[in-house]
Amino acid sequence: MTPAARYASAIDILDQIFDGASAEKTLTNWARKNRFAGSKDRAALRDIVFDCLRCKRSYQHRAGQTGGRGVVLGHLLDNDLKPQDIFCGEGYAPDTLSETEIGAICSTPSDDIATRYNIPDWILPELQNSLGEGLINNLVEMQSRAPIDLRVNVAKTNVDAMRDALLLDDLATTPVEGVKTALRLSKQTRKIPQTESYKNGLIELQDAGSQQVVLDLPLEHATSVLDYCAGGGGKSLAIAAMSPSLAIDAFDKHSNRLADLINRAARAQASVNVLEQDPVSLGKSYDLVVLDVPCSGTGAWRRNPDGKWKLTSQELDDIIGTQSEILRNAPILVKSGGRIAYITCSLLDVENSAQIAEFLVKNSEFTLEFERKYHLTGAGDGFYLAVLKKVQNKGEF
Ligand SMILES: C[S@@+](CC[C@H](N)C(=O)[O-])C[C@H]1O[C@@H](n2cnc3c(N)ncnc32)[C@H](O)[C@@H]1O
Repeated sequence: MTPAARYASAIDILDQIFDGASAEKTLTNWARKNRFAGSKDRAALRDIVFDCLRCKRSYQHRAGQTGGRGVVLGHLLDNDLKPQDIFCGEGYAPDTLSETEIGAICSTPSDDIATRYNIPDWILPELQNSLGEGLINNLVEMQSRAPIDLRVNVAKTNVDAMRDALLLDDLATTPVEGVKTALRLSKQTRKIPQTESYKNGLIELQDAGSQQVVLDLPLEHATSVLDYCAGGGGKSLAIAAMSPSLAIDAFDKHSNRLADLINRAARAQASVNVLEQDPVSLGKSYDLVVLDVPCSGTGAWRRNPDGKWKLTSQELDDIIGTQSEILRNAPILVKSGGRIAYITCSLLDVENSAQIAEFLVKNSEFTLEFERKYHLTGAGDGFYLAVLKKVQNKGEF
C-alpha cells in the first residue's frame, strides 16, 4: 500500500470508531476484508489509528475539522508531514484538500486543557482533583505510545540471562528502574510471542507498572493467596513467579476470562488453582486477598485510547458500584490477621482512596497498612494499591 492509501484506510477506520465501533474489532475486520495488505501495512495502519485516537482532540483542533479526515490531517501537521502528499486524490489516496479545509488549519495549540491534552471535558475535574500538580505531566505521558515491557519469570531464570537470550533474537532491552523483574524493549516489536523464551514461559508481556504493584504486595506474610478478579491472570502469574511456594487460587466472576490464565500458567509452569465457584460461597479464607478490580482504566489510556473517548460519567458510576460490591464481599474471604490488596489501573481518587475510605468506615476490623499511587510519570502505566490488614482475633496466631 502507498502511504496515502494507508491514510485513506485510517480515515475510514477512524470514522467507524467515532460512530461507536470498537477500535480492535474495526482493525481486525479491515484486515479480514483487505487480504492484500501485508503485515507491515497492518502494523503501520494500527500505529496511525492509535496515535490519532490518543491525540484526537488536539489533532482536530489543529486541522480545524472533525471526523477521521480532520484527525488524520492534524496527525500529519503535528508530525511535520506534508498533507498535500497524502491528500492528493490519486489512486486510493484521500481527496485533495479544499480551499475551505486549508483555511481552517490552525497553527497554534488550544488554550483549553482538555483539548490540548486530549481528554473528554467531563473527566478533567476528576483528574485535576486526583493528580493535582502532576496533572499536566500525566496527560503528556498519555499522549504517547506505551513502552513494551517484559516480565522475566524469576522462578525460572533471571533478568541478566534473559537480556542475553533476547539479544540472540535481535531484541535489545534495558532494565526498568525500580522494577527488578522488568525489561523494556528498546524498539517497538510484535515479535515477542514468536521467541523461544516466550514459548518456554521465561518471559511474559506485562507493563512494568503492573509488575511494580505485585512487587509491592505483602507476599512475605502469606502462605495462601486469592486473586479474586483474576481475568487473564497477569497478577496471579507474577505472584507465582515471585513466590512459587504460595498456594494461589484464582477466580473471576466472568469465568470465560480465565481461559488465558490456564494457558499462560501451563507455559510458565506456574501453580495456580483456578476456582470455578465463587470462594465466598465455598466459605474459604486466605492470608492475602488480591482485588484487582474492574476500573475506568485511566492509568492505561495510552494503551487503550479508544476507552478514553467511550467512557461516560454514567459508566464510571457503574464501575464504582461494582468496586464497592467487590469490597463488600471481600472481608469474609480474609483470615484473621490477613490482608486485602485493592488494586486499580485508575488515576481517579473516586475509584481509589475514596473507595478505601468508605471501606474503612464500614469495616472497623480493617486498618490501612499501606497505600501507593503509581503515576504515568513513573515506571509504567498508572495504578493504585491499598493494603488493608484485618485485626488478629485475640488468642490467634
Ligand atoms: C482489571 S481486570 C483483572 C486483570 C487481571 N487481574 C490481570 O492482572 O490480568 C478485572 C476483572 O474483574 C472481573 N470482575 C468483574 N466483576 C467482578 C466481580 N463482581 N467479582 C469478581 N471479578 C469481577 C472482570 O471479569 C475482570 O476480569
